[in-house]
Amino acid sequence: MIEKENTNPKRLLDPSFIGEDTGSKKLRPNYLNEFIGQDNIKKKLEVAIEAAKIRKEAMDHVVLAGPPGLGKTTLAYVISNELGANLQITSGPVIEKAGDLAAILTNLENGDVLFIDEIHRLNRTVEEILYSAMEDFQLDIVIGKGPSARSIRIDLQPFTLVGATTRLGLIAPPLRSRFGIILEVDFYSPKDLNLIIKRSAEILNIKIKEDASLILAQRSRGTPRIANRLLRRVRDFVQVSGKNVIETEDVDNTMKLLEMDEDGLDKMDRKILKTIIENYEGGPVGVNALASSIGIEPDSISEVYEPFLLQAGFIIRTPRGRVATEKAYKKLNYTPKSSNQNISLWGEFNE
Ligand SMILES: Nc1ncnc2c1ncn2[C@@H]1O[C@H](COP(=O)(O)OP(=O)(O)OP(=O)(O)O)[C@@H](O)[C@H]1O
Ligand SMILES: [Mg+2]
Repeated sequence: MIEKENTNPKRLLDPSFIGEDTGSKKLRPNYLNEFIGQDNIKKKLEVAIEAAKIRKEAMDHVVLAGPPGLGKTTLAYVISNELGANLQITSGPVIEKAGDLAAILTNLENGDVLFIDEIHRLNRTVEEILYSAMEDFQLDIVIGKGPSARSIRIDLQPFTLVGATTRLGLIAPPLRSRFGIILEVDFYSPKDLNLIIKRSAEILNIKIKEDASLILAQRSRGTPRIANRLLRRVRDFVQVSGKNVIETEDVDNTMKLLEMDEDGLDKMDRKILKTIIENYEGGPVGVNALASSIGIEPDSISEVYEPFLLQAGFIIRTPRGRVATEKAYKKLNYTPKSSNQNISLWGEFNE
């Protein structure tokens, strides 16, 4: 029987669940100098923004790619704030018809930033409208049907498209090639997360000891959204017990309550690793088989859980599927598979 457990998208550690973020807009950095980490991205943006300002032109189109909760939407706000431009926000699945996008584009003013979240989920006919809009700031629309159909061209105001995606590989090449700047947002180091937590604590008006903040940072799966969410949970915990400073034991107790371990893995992460090890002898296992064994959607494995498990070295991806690493075996107290595991993987790559 397929076990349906913990599939609630509101899972505390699910970096793709943003419900709680909406109430804490104040934690979101507004300008580049408040945005912590991702130095490479900041440098590239700084140059692009400066150049656009000097030329008094719209900035190059940007695509921001990376796992949920790492700051893509935040960067879209930062870009528009730095440019002093209006920001229009929409998302791929919301734009159903070409006409919907045409309406959005014709309403843009000179220099506006248009943010399309989940841009890999635009449908084909809508996407094609974007090509000439991005390239020449022109809209080619066909009016009417059959022999009387005619194509008209509408000039648009120069604008900057900022697209965000959790799946860069799913953006079709013609669209991808029209972005001047492709930025891949990466997981944050504990050091950067520590700074983010301290900044958020200050905004939330709670004190946190340095060692407590560091532990929290280590358990936040490299993800600011999770760091902020955990901080708020620990804050609840501390304030309920009548204190006003977060100490390491408060972090520990909260983590225990949330069934999170010292690597930031929760029940679902451990279940994924356990399933690979127990049901598939450590893998390789395809994402669909794995998802159905666990009873969750394949997409939530590949978009929500897997990126961190890969980054933290608990699984690796091979052409034939996911493989649990020695680190995963040790974590769950299984005896690691023989050391020729790696050798057989190379075999697969060469096939
Ligand atoms: N570099 C950063 N410095 C400080 N806080 C950050 C940073 N990046 C993200 N955050 C915080 O993390 C939260 C989540 O970021 P954001 O909503 O931008 O993620 P996202 O990449 O758009 O996620 P999704 O793919 O789910 O849309 C923000 O509300 C913000 O408070
Ligand atoms: Mg977002």
